[in-house]
Amino acid sequence: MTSDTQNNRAGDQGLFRAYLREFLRFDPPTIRRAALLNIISAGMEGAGLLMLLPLLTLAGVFDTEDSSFTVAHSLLSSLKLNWDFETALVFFVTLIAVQAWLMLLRDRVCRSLQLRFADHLKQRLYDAVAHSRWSYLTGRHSGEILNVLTSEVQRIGIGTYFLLRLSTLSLLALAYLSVAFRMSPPLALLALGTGLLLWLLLRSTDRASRESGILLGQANRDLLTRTQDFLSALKLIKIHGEEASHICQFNDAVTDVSRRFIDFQKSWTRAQMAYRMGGAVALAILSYSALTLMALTPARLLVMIAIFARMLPHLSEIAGGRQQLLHMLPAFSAWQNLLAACMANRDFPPARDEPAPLQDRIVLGRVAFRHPQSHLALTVEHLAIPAKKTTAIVGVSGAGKTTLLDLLSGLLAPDSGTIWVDGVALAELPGWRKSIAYIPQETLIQDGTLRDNLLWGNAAPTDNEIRCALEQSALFELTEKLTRGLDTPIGERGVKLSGGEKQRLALARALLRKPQLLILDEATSALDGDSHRQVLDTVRGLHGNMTILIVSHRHEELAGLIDGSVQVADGRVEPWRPAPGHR
Ligand SMILES: Nc1ncnc2c1ncn2[C@@H]1O[C@H](COP(=O)(O)OP(=O)(O)OP(=O)(O)O)[C@@H](O)[C@H]1O
Repeated sequence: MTSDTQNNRAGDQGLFRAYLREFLRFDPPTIRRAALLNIISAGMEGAGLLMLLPLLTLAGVFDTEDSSFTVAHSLLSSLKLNWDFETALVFFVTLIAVQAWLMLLRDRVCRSLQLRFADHLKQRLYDAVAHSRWSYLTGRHSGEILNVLTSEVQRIGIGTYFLLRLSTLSLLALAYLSVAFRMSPPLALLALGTGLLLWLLLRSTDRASRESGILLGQANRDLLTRTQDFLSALKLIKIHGEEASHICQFNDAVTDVSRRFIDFQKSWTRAQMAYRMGGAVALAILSYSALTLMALTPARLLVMIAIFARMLPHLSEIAGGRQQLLHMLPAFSAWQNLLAACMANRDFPPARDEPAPLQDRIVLGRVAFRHPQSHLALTVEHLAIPAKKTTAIVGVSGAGKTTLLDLLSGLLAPDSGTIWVDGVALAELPGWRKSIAYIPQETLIQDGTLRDNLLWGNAAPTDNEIRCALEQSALFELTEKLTRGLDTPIGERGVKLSGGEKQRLALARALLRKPQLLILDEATSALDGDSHRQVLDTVRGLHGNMTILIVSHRHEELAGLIDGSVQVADGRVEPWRPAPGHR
């Protein structure tokens, strides 16, 4: 065995143990119930086989005093029934009906376990992603996260189905083997040895299963990231007439996923075929040995053949299930790695319900921050932003303005230095983000109605508050003109609204939060003169009610609106300066 193979096996075993731990911790009472149902149904299957002979004897098919059957005989006799052929048949049907009912219960419990476990993995990861640091999340493609949350977790769910199936099949095989041992220990040992030999021979498929699991994960990720990029750039793709090349790339990605899947199916069906063929040969050898070398009675031989004929398909299913588990382990590894990375990059504690007030000022002292792999380091020696004033953040493109805003909002944590809000360090202020409303250049509009968008992120505002926010953001007239008013659908990403309407909707939503700090990051850059002025008029109307930070390239239009400004140049942040005419 090469050291590579040994390492892979050790890796698989470690991964499998981690997966099993995760599964066993998930819902121990239901897992125990599934295990109990499994054990009882396997026990009944064994009992059914053990009673086959006495029943046939009682029915007059055989005449045997074989000691192996005395247990079953005495059990049947203790039922104090008048055993004839008809009673034997009724007994058999009842036994199978009870067993079928138990299997139904077991399958329901197992299916529900499988689905709920997959949901649990999704929810854990979603929670971890939601609480990860922004700086970490910006380094990952959302398609990659989506792939783990959907395809990979689905594959883990399928693997879990096979795990549960494997435990059922293993218990059944154990039940068959124990009956076989009772009939003929040497023959049972021979069967066990043949099964182990087959299993060892077919272990060579392990590597193929694992590798095809890895490749399928990569192909799925590629498909999802491409699809996401395509959908987000759809407008541009259509304007540039690039549909054909994107269709081609998509088709390649889809074909790649299918090919990976078919590759695994091929190796799986090949192994299944080898097992069945090996099983048939084993059955022939066993029957031959039983008849010639071990001189088994016809009664025993019949039971042994019945046992092996039922056990061999189970063995091939066990081997197939094992392959499916190996194929699934890379998906679990992807889930585990993403979860671990998110946990290692855990954000501040989640925001509490109460927003933090801002009455005096925000101060940054000796703050330094650098994005991973970025050439630019943001440095702030000392900056004090007064509360309830409107401040412009100015600087050329790439100077670091958005980075400064992200530090102020707590989205990014400084590498060194401290940010204080009214004298409290930001890291000690979990309610801070509840106090902020942020409007970026590319505002986020949800698919749904105007009302849905206004309510998004806001706890049940009153009709009066909604009307007030709409008036403040110059959107009230528009909603009055619409026949369905606030219940008008605005399409995915607000495609049925103009750019100006979208920004004003974002502004109204921001105002409903009643923020202490309102941040407008190039929120008006893409707007025409009128829309731009309307938004600025709203900001003017808010002056003195809250602290406002505004980044805009149209500095001249900010005159008369701002109380002061902060210059950012090449990552260096200058102190706050009052605007001409202000103190
Ligand atoms: N997530 C990120 N990862 C790595 N580098 C980043 C990231 N975000 C920004 N940067 C880098 O930091 C620098 C400052 O970016 P920032 O967005 O703060 O500039 P800006 O002044 O807001 O620019 P603009 O006016 O063009 O929006 C950029 O040069 C960019 O390369």
